[in-house]
Amino acid sequence: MSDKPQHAPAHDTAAIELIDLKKTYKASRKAPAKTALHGIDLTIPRGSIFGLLGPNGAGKSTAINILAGLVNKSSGTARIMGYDIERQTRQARASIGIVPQEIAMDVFFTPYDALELQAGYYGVPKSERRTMEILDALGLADKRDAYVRQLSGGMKRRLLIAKALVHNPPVLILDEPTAGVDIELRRQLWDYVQELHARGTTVILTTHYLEEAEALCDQIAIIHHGRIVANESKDTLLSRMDRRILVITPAEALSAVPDSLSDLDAALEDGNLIITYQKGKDSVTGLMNRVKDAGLSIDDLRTDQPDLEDVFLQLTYGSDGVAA
Ligand SMILES: Nc1ncnc2c1ncn2[C@@H]1O[C@H](COP(=O)(O)OP(=O)(O)OP(=O)(O)O)[C@@H](O)[C@H]1O
Repeated sequence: MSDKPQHAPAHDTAAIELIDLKKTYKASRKAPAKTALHGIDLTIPRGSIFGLLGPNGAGKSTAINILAGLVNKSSGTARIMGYDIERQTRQARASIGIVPQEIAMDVFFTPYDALELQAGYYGVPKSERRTMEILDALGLADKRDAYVRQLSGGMKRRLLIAKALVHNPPVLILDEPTAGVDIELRRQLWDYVQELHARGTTVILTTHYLEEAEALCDQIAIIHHGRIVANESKDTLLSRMDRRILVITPAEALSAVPDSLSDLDAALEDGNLIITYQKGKDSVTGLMNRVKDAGLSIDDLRTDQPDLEDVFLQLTYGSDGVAA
């Protein structure tokens, strides 16, 4: 079979293409059959830092494990850099590096040996190996000969990233890269992810930290109950949220929201009047006038922008705050 990708329009520009991808885990004695992916379509452009978000059990790991060749899809198509994971398995596998969530490593190897072994597994010729360069980039050069069991949790996590990079894959998937790591290490990992991206690697990350997706990702897909419920640029996603919050500190202490403002979505919190409004429907000036008309003078005021967390909750939770 040809090494060249089969023809389809997105191939030249897509790092990952999932077309009507379905996965149903078979029933076992303990559990009924479970459809984790209900035929998802997703194109991840080359050169992006892409966030795959979703609540627990949404299907993120299933999608990643299918790409990694750890889980068999039930139907549909998955391509990595244009290579079909089923028909061009070798090329597809060579195009992707996956940093798993779990730190499960052979503790008797040194970081240097672990990388050399991994390079051997991928068939990287000795002359093309970049073992020291990678260890250096991840701040592990001085630990090259330490036993893995002597490394700190953060160092082990960096070693996992290093292992995923030995074959120089154009696509890197990081599954919850900073879960449970301290802030300093998180920043270091973010810097390194950005550096890899700047060098041309397509980076895909799953994360529970919406702040992480907001800081790093240029495009975001949200998966919920095995379906893609959003897939757009971070900016578009954020601008879709038309809910705004106006926080007013009145000059005089209030004991209740004035009756004349009862038609607004207003509440009193720590002496501040919190008004939630719809951008486009209400204006800050209009609301300030309403507040003044209610006989209040305004001491201070600020508006809060929605963040990714608001968008996420809106898309994955019902308006009553219960998981949809
Ligand atoms: N091997 C399996 N056998 C049966 N069901 C499974 C299996 N793996 C996952 N599932 C189910 O498939 C659904 C999707 O799980 P998946 O692990 O893909 O979600 P996730 O989005 O990665 O969640 P998390 O953020 O918790 O890792 C869940 O309902 C899960 O219980």
